[in-house]
Amino acid sequence: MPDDTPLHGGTLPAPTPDGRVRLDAAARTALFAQVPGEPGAAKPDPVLVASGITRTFGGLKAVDVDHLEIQRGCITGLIGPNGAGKTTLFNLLTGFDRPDSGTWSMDGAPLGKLYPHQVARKGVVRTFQLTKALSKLTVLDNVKLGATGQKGERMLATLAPWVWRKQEREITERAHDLLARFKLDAKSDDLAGSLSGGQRKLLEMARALMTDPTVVMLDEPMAGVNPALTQSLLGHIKSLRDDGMTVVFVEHDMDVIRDISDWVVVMAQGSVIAESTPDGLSQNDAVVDAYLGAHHDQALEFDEHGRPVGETAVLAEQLEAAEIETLEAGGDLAEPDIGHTTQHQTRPQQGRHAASASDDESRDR
Ligand SMILES: Nc1ncnc2c1ncn2[C@@H]1O[C@H](COP(=O)(O)OP(=O)(O)OP(=O)(O)O)[C@@H](O)[C@H]1O
Repeated sequence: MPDDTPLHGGTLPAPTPDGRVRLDAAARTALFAQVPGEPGAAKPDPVLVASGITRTFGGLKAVDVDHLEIQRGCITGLIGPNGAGKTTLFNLLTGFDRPDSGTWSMDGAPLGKLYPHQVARKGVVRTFQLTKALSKLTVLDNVKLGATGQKGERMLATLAPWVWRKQEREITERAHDLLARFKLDAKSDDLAGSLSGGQRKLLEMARALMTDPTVVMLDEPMAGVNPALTQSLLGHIKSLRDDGMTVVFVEHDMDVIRDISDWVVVMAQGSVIAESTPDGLSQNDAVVDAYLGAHHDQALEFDEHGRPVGETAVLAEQLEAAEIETLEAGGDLAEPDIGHTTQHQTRPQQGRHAASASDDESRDR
């Protein structure tokens, strides 16, 4: 664990053993004041470091990131036009897809070749553009699913039921605490299908926090959220940072980006084309050319209640059907069938339970 890091006008506190650090607004401003606004810029205390990551679909290079560092204890906004590669990069960093090349690590520990649940256990979790709430399960059960992949869970249930029961009790308690944090406790016994779009986003965040993560990656957390709930959702995202977690989030709305980001990474055509403080974005020519000046459509469509409509509704249904099939077959939602599918969360996945590996075991590509 690094000691306190010298920082312009003071020192950057050393992280806790779980990789978290609480920084006030002044510390975050001072911290980024010394970071050059250029792609691949080194950060004073990066928690995630990625290098040479490429992912090609057919002839299309969806991701081609030379170098990226994510500063600990801060909110990094990831922006870019539709198709820039933001979601694919999230998928790669969290083990839901495999790159053609590249390495990335959290606090020096390599994360490549790991399954999503192994990446989560290392401290990096993510949410999805289209929420993955299972509508026919209760809100509480959905949150408890975030703990799937607990070490030795299935073996414990068979061989040592008393140990398993204790773990189950702890999981339930933690799920209740998280539901209270996100003000969903009154709904814990309701079916997840009855929640609004914004509540589903909160549910997904609660589920992601079940593993007590260091880094939380949120893919378009505001998509489909009723404007009335936007401020409260933003407050919840800031509260993750206030607890010392590192947040990376994809967002299209520049007002949201300016409101909560400490640092912004801009992608276009698979690459990081700029990095900047939120205030510096409009002065960055590359950003203006590639993003702010470019016309782009929202990829997903929602009604005024935050429910997916049109093509988005069809995709959401297919995604849920595939997940129910996975669960019914005894599979783990955190284990994608890498190698058989190219995981992209807006495309329904089939038979992801087919993948298997022993706990904490890396696998070959
Ligand atoms: N599984 C896949 N199979 C084929 N092409 C894919 C797949 N996943 C992503 N792509 C393509 O890779 C490119 C990057 O897509 P990606 O979804 O990562 O972009 P994005 O920046 O997240 O876009 P958006 O803002 O619309 O969500 C796009 O051209 C997309 O069509």
